[in-house]
Amino acid sequence: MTASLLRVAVRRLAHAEGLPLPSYATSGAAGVDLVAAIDEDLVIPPGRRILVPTGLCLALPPGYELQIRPRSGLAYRHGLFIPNTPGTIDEDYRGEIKIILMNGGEEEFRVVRGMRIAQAVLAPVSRFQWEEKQVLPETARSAGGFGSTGC
Ligand SMILES: O=c1ccn([C@H]2C[C@H](O)[C@@H](COP(=O)(O)OP(=O)(O)OP(=O)(O)O)O2)c(=O)[nH]1
Ligand SMILES: [Mg+2]
Repeated sequence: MTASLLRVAVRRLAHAEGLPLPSYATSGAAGVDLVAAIDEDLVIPPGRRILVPTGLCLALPPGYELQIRPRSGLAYRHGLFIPNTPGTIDEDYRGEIKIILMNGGEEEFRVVRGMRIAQAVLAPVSRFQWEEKQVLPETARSAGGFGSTGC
């Protein structure tokens, strides 16, 4: 059914040569797995973060963003997370996609070339314009929040 899929223009930078383009791991996967386009291993000490290049530049379809999300296996097994998740790749961004990886585990974590470090989900964007008012429509919740309905 690839004929019905949206097409995303991708440019592979030199350091991504030989690496696979991000792909869906299963037929129903929501995200494609992004791999580290590094020549030498990168080590993340506990509590530290690094920027991992993917070697990919994109042109997203109009009206879409790409969300960068962590992989649960890495989060569970190694405490690895992405502090800006979901990372936002703007439709008009043409630079290299990079992933902020943070080590929240107790051991150092080694990133090797080709490792699947994150996943990317294509999502439609709803843009809006402000309509400024003096009074807003009333609701039962009103200004209640932050646990106002109980635990
Ligand atoms: O995990 C990420 C998040 C963002 N970006 C790139 C694509 C995105 O379009 C651009 C800007 O991201 P964002 O708007 O989140 O960052 P900012 O701090 O607001 O930077 P800017 O002022 O450039 O918008 O950086 C990445 O490569 N990886
Ligand atoms: Mg921004």
